[in-house]
Amino acid sequence: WQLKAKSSHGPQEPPCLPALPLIGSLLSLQSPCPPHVLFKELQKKYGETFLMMMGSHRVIIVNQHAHAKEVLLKKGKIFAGRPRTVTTDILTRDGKDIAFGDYSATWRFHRKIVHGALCMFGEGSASIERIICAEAQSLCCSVSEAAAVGLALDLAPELTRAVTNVVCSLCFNSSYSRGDPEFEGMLRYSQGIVDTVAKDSLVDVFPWLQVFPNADLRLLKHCVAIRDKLLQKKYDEHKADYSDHVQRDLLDALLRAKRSAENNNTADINAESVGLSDDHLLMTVGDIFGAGVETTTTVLKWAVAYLIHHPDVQRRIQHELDTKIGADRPPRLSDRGSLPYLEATIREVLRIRPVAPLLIPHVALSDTSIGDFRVKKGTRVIINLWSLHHDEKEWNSPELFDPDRFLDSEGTGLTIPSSSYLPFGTGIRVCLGEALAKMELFLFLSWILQHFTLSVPPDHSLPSLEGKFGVVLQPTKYKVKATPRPGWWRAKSQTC
Ligand code: HEM
Repeated sequence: WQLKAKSSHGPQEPPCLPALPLIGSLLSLQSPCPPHVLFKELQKKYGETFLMMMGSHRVIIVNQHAHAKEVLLKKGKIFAGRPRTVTTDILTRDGKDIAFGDYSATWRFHRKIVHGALCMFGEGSASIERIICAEAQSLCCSVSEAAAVGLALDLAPELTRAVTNVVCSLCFNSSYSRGDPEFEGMLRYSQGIVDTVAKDSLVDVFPWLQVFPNADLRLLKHCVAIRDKLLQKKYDEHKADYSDHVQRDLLDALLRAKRSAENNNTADINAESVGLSDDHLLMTVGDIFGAGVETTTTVLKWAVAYLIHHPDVQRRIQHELDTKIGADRPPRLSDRGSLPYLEATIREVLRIRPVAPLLIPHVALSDTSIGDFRVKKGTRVIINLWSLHHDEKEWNSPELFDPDRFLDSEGTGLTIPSSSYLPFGTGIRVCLGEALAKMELFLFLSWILQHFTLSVPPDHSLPSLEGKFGVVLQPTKYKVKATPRPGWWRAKSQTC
């Protein structure tokens, strides 16, 4: 009967959570669990793809990979929209960035320029390797100072500094030393933004609530104002000594693209049609900071937490490092191919604790469908990566941390054992920094593990693996004991 109904009436509405006027499905979402875990639970009752109402917005939750790929790849262009929300509009001057900007000619042009610039300063050149290694070296020196006096260490601030400096070098050709007031200010405002933006807070669901005093919105506006002042300063400095002949960094590349669009030199596009304003350039750089720092730092923090829980995994990576690299030189990007177990461990960390468990919401730009379900134009679509990465049909014991699942049967080559694995998304909106992030994860972790063994400090408990959900899924604070490894002393003379 169902089949008959489908063929006579076309695609069906997805099953919908109970919804009331005005508040929508809010009552079904009351739960102590974070949203990605709740959505995974709700699929038992409503099916893998279901609909809910957030205020007046229709939101489809996708919990399985075939539908996820249909949204992201097969119908990527149709689902390439982003929702406008109160908090992201404040952050991005009404969507003039890449991550939260809606799909348009301007957006496409921006993504193309930034992608090109990232390739030039990232994958395509040795300079990014030099930048990351310099930060890895500085990180190892700081850790070794603390280790020498037997301190229990919170690695988070040093990891954040290292990753922020990589992004600073990339965007502005500059970096910060520890304690720099500008840098400390940047950390403070970043935290304020992370704490307040895009958390599906009530004002994003019910925009009219903005008329009431709201402490989160006040904090967000304050932090964005500080960020904008800093970005404007860097932008003015770059404009002042810009030359068409030298491209020092991403900001130069953006300026050059803007100028050439204004002079109508670009073959396929002109400034009028793409509207490449100063705001767009500033927000794009803000995006790279926003999307590039918190994510990568968080993965590093998860990796260290899991390595402390699994000393056997740590020993196996160190054995691989000792046999393939030794202690006389630090790891290089060209070693990636010969360290499969480390790469498999990084993949497993990205699977078991995806930092963006719900990706960024997508929006259907026209009436369409997902599988047999009808999707109306304007519907928001949330891909629940958490469900994909913990799907029992796709992964053996998904809750188990097991890097071996990413190695082939000989244990020497890398594989991806299920298509239910999308830590960086895929398609038109795939993460722009995937290649950069992978380089950073590899170099930072290999440097750290070549030099130190990480464990729980005496009188401390193991890090919690549960996580705290905000813009990204973060581990709660924990401390580590870093023991210098034999051989580190030989390498030390070359590093600190
Ligand atoms: C391990 C670190 C990272 C992870 C796991 C990660 C993951 C993701 C994910 C899941 C998305 C959303 C895809 C979607 O909505 O379909 C995304 C978007 C994005 N990421 Fe990353 N990311 C990481 C690091 C970075 C870095 C280092 C940069 C910058 C250089 C970056 C820049 C972006 C941008 C600009 C977007 C928006 C793309 C768009 O909307 O078109 N990310 N990332």
